[in-house]
Amino acid sequence: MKTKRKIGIIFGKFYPLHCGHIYLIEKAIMQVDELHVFLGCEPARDLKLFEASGMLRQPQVRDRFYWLKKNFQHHRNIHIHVLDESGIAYYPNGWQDWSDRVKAILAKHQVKPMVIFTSEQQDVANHERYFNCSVKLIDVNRDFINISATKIRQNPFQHWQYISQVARPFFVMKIALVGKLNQFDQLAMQLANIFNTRYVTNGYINYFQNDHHHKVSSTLNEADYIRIAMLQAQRIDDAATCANKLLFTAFDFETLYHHYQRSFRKDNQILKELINNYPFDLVIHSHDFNPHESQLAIFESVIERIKIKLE
Ligand SMILES: NC(=O)c1ccc[n+]([C@@H]2O[C@H](COP(=O)([O-])OP(=O)(O)OC[C@H]3O[C@@H](n4cnc5c(N)ncnc54)[C@H](O)[C@@H]3O)[C@@H](O)[C@H]2O)c1
Repeated sequence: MKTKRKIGIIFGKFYPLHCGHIYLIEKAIMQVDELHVFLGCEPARDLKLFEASGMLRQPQVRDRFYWLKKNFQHHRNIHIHVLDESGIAYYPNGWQDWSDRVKAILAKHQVKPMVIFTSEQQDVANHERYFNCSVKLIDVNRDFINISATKIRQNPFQHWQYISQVARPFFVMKIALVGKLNQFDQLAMQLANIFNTRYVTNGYINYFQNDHHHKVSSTLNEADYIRIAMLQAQRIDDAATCANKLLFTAFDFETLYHHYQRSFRKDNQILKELINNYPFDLVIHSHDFNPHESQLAIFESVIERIKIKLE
């Protein structure tokens, strides 16, 4: 057993990871040699929390694990463990079973904790009782970073500044304006400007203009389609890392796939996967509008739709 090193533990759902959690963990690691962070998950409870939330999609355990891993990658002495809480009575009822499950993980890693860090005063007595170690309270009143994951789940956009940088791309609302190429491309750019965020260039147009000057749309082969899609996926990922709540583009994978099917009269698994893996939260088609509608009317109507989504 590793007994000499001072070992601390922290529990949480990190649903999602926010600056208050980060403060707790960064402050804890200053006081120990090694910190073990337990990511508590329970599928039915987590789904229920999602259903009651204002989040557009449900963060999975792998997302929450990744946020913790990535956020603390510069600390070699922080270890993240997934704690499956299935079958245990929900907090605050299952302390015996729950602490046994934690202890099993600690034993597997030959870890003997000396201190538990938390901001939950009401848990101190049970932590001391079930883990037989000291408890350090950090910012019980949450004066320094006044946020909770519950508040963020209710409305991620309202509390954007508290969501961890690494978790933000997950919450970015992706908006595609699809249709008359140049008109909607211009609109996507204008909207990104207004909402102070990122625009992702239309990968289809871009392919001819920048990536492959010699190509014209009629000479695209199957590999070109895959390349366009992959380049677009990469650009979306890059833009999402620094987008401010929203991300605009005039391109969606669904439309590219329809073009592909029309040209080659078959399915394509890669394009299908990209459609599933890059869902847009709002897709606005030019055919949603009356062809005689003015540019200004379309502009105003799109802004209204986005405002509703942001509320
Ligand atoms: N079944 C049981 O008996 C039992 C008992 C205890 C704990 N648990 C589990 O432990 C986990 C605890 O999750 P949670 O909801 O407390 O996690 P959480 O993700 O909301 O918070 C994680 C930690 O960060 C702290 N924190 C949150 N906001 C903060 C802020 N603004 N500033 C500073 N610190 C802040 C919390 O006090 C907590 O210590 C859950 O998975 C729960 O099921 C279960």
